[in-house]
Amino acid sequence: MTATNLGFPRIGLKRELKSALESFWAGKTPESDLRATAKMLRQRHWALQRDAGIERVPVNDFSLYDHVLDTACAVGAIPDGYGWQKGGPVSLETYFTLARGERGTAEACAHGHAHAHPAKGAPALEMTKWFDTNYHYLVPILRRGQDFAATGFPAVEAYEAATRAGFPARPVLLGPVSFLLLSKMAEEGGDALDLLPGLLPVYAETLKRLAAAGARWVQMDEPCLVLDLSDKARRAFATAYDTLSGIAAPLSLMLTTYFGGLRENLDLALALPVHGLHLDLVRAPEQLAPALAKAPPRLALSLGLVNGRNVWRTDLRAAFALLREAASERRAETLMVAPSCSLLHSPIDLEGETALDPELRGWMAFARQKLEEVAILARGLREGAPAIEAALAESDAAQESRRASPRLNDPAVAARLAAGTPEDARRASPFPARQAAQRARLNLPAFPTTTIGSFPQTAEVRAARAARKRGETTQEEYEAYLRAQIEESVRWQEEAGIDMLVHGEFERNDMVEHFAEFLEGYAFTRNGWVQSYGSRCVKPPVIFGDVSRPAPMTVRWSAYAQSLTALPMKGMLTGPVTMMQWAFVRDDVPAATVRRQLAYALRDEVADLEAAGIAAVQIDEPAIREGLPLRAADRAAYLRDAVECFRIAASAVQDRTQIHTHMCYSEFNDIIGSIADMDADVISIETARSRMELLEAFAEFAYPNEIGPGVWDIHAPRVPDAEEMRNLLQVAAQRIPAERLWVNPDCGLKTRGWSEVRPAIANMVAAARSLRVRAAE
Ligand SMILES: Nc1nc2c(c(=O)[nH]1)N[C@@H](CNc1ccc(C(=O)N[C@@H](CCC(=O)N[C@@H](CCC(=O)N[C@@H](CCC(=O)O)C(=O)O)C(=O)O)C(=O)O)cc1)CN2
Ligand code: MET
Ligand SMILES: [Zn+2]
Repeated sequence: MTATNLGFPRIGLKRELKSALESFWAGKTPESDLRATAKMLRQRHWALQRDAGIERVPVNDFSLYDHVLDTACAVGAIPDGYGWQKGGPVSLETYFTLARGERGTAEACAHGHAHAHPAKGAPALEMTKWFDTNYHYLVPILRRGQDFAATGFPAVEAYEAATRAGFPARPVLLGPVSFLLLSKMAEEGGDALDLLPGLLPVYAETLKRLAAAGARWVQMDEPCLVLDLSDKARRAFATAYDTLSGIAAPLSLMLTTYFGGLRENLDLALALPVHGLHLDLVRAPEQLAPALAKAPPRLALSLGLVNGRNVWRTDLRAAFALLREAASERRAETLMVAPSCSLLHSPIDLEGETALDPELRGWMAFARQKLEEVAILARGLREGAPAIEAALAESDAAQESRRASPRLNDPAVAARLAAGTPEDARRASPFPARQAAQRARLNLPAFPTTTIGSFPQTAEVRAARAARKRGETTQEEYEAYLRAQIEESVRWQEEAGIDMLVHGEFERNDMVEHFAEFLEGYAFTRNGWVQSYGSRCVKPPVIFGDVSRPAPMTVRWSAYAQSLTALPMKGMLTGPVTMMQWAFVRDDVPAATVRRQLAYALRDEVADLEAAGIAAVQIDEPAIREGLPLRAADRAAYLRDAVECFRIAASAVQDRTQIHTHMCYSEFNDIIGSIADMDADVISIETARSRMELLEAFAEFAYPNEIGPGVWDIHAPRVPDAEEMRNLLQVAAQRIPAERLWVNPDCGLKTRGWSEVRPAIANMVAAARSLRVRAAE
């Protein structure tokens, strides 16, 4: 019976990795400093895990940018054009070029970090969401006939480093089948699974070296086992583990699944000749019984009993009951306790959260506390329940305090939801009538230009907010600064020739956290940073109770911005689906209830914006796709409810008020019907990098409302010229009737610098104008 962990956050309690990366990228510090910080963090985190009671710490879970990219580099899956010499090691330059694209001359971005403007050059690999999390991984690009060869053995190095430092360790590898399933083929119609035979020898060699170095267990992450699998994928699992399992005796493989239940893949997993299986018993507790009934007696079972995705304390008595159920049917030596998934998605330590209300704090656990819970459970099984009775009683008390707390429930919120009717989710008129009313009111040109909301969050803007937070400036001073920023941005937009303006979101720390700060039912952490991608982090707010909006949130800033101009000013909100998806959400009521509470809170904000004279309101829902259940069977119910919540937020307004929505990072092909059901008057989407590919889905579906396909890929530091954007718009116009097209970037501009935004927006307006001229001819 061992206490184990599947992975630890890399960024550091004070985001030390972020600082080290950004300083290295800016050319301010050498590679050796970055490596030293990485080493320090690894050592610190191993010690922290050991001190929490973890008996074998995970190694090779650390990454300088992303673990999927690390895997691609380790197996030599590197496309041409990134400066890698076949057979050689992968330089840091190649690695970061794959992650961030080729950099030319350094130039300051919004944060004041170096960025560059290569006119052309190797683009960054595509980034996409890691399952249903807000973490992004880099998508490896593989070719037909691709060969693989180890470029090094980072897992072996990490194992040796941990061993030298005195930490018993378990190396983590992203398993070969999930690696292939998460990759993309360069050629259309190619299937990455065909490359398995060439990939397995690299894994075999790695395992042999790990065994030689003394490793006894290797954690093989195969999260794709919780997805709907094709027969071919199922066969790939069989081939892979038939090949790998005996290769390096006495090495044992822990097949690790998470983010859901195995369901019909349980038999497949149990038939693989591995030595252990990790189950996510937080997302899928119901899989314990069948797993116990079917697992061969010698198979080790790793029970993921502590939630790696949320911040609530584990109900240790309930978890211990599950563990005892397992122990009653199996020998304790075959059992391990672990978090449900890697703790990558958890904040690091609750200890420093001294500003958090003590009652709320008593209900919570971050990575370090979660590992202590794992250790307690393991100890209970080893030494018997009395040995951990004090901890169980403390856990009971925390659970009871939370259950009984009057702060969770607001009768007015319950009453509001109960009084809701289907009418709440319906606009007064169908789209054509609304479109006519909006056109009459807004009087926009053809191909109207707009942006997605945020302008650069410069070092100066962040410093002004930080100074206010530390109490070094007054609220009046901070607001005067914001007003000046808004005024400057309005004047600039007018001069640039933008048709529908935004205020720029200068007052927002984050599009989710900012709104949460105005809403009841939320709490905030000081250091609860979670990696989103590379050096970028988010601090998800915690929804602990019923959500309501005591007062307007954005009306003052939007009305102020509108007062500066005769052009229409678009109000800017984050929608209910995204507000929930990007928060840590209470687990004592159904998620759908929380989402609906958010929908009504936002509905009131939309109505107040309309009353303040705002003619267009954008309700961002970039997380709608990410929240899609991993299994097709669960999707329809989610989509129905998510769409309804968006519509509740959007539908309180008159026909003449234009509702926009925005989505990025989205694949829509499988959910286009639901996107259409949202019935936003205008939707802006990310399409630049894929050269409008996404619009095919809209065209095929005959999507009826207005669309702004992004013409500027804002995730790269490159400034496209007017010609390029005009070409993209012409591609768009072949798929969508021109009179329904808007012109805008892919997403908000908060991560870009003004030196990129100014020329790119000028080019965008020029592209729109040139099409107007053509249309008029
Ligand atoms: N929640 C969320 N998820 C999202 C997105 C998003 O915008 N929000 N966008 C997509 C892409 N993901 C992204 C995630 C993070 C960032 C990002 O820029 N994050 C910032 C932090 C944003 C933030 O909370 N900023 C705060 C705190 C800033 C800060 O670091 N302050 C310093 C002090 C700064 C100073 O003195 O100058 C400190 O606290 O130490 C603020 O502006 O107020 C970062 O990593 O740098 C961008 C995109 C998908 N998921
Ligand atoms: C991740 S979607 C971002 C939308 C938001 N309105 C912005 O412009 O930043
Ligand atoms: Zn976006």
